[in-house]
Amino acid sequence: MEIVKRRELAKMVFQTRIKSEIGKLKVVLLKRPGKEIENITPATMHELLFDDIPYLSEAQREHDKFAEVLRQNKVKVLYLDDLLAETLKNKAIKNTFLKDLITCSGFTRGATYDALKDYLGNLETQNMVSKIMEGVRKEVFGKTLKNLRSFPEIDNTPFIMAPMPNLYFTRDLASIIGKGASISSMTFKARQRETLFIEYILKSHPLFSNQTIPYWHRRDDITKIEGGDVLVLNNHVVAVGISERTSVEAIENLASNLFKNDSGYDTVIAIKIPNNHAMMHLDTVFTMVNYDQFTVYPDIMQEHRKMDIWTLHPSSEGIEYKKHSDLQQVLKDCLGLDEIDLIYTGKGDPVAAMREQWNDGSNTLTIAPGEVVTYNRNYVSNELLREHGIKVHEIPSSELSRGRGGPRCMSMPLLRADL
Ligand SMILES: NC(=O)NCCC[C@H](N)C(=O)O
Repeated sequence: MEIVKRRELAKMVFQTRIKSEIGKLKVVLLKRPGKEIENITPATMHELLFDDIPYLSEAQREHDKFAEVLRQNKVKVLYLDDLLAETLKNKAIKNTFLKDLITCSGFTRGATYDALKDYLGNLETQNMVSKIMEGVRKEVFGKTLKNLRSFPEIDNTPFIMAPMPNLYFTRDLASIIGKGASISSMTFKARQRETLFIEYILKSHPLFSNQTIPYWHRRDDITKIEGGDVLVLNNHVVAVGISERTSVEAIENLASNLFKNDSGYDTVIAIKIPNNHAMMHLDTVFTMVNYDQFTVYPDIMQEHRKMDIWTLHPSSEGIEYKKHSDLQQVLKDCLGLDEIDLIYTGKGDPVAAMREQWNDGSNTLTIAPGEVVTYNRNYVSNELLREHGIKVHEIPSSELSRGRGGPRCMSMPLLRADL
């Protein structure tokens, strides 16, 4: 794993800046799968939002290949756990962080709170970060911790603090929009603590030094929004999924924050998608791969390729809403283009489409206009992307895909070249 050297970091201080989904990717945030993956059990996998248990060493090999492909394409790869550990080197910040984390884990005070604070606070910082991510077992406290939860009749799970196996899907923690950020308010308990990490990094890591404008902050708004639902199409248009994880109220609140904060964003396209685990975010069924080209999973469309879509614009009364049903037409109008090329997952074969969407065949990470990273297992959709002129870098995917996310989900772009 690459450790970013301090001196190198100092030279790199930049303002986060994402003005499209496709501009040349310069800096990205990843999380290499760690021991947290091995702390998924058959009993907990569904509440932890997994459908299977990945084989860790193979998942790491695949993830390292992903990072290598990015580096070969001149992308600076940063790691979430390294940045968090660097942020927490400051003792006061570490102390506040631990209070927040333990509270978010459900312990507001008392013996368990004290024991966790003491145990984690006494670990070396990088080790503490790993322990927090992988979960803390009850056994580390032996018989010293007296609380009701220690009785097996109340709770027979081995963990006092649950693991966070979804961390390798860094996309969902926040979305950089223009020069600002939307720090997600996650729907499921399994993922709610993850956003604390990015909150602390953006606020206090020397690389970012609190420069990122908060268009959304997990502490200020309880409506639900996740990064996988947010697509920054250009310097004034954002698409957001109405999904299992992002509510219409959150979309309205985000739109009004963008419109009133001089963000440059004047259009939000709200796209309704089905509510199920394989399609939990907009980017599992729709991604932008070039100025005028998008991947789409055909089953999100109704008869005659109709969909439920709304555009939101600022108006003197607040927000103006318009209802639409034709995705292609909405994209043409909002992006000012004459043609839009929709590239359908599975190349017209309904079985290949379902199979490949399940393994994130629609979920591409665009690293430059017309150039994407995808999972190798989705060979039908990859072939179609190539037929449409897209340059495709394939990465191995037998274990990573078991978490139900692909290359876009596994990456949080922090800096892209403007178009
Ligand atoms: N953007 C994404 O679609 N991320 C994939 C998240 C998968 C994870 N197991 C979850 O259910 O949250």
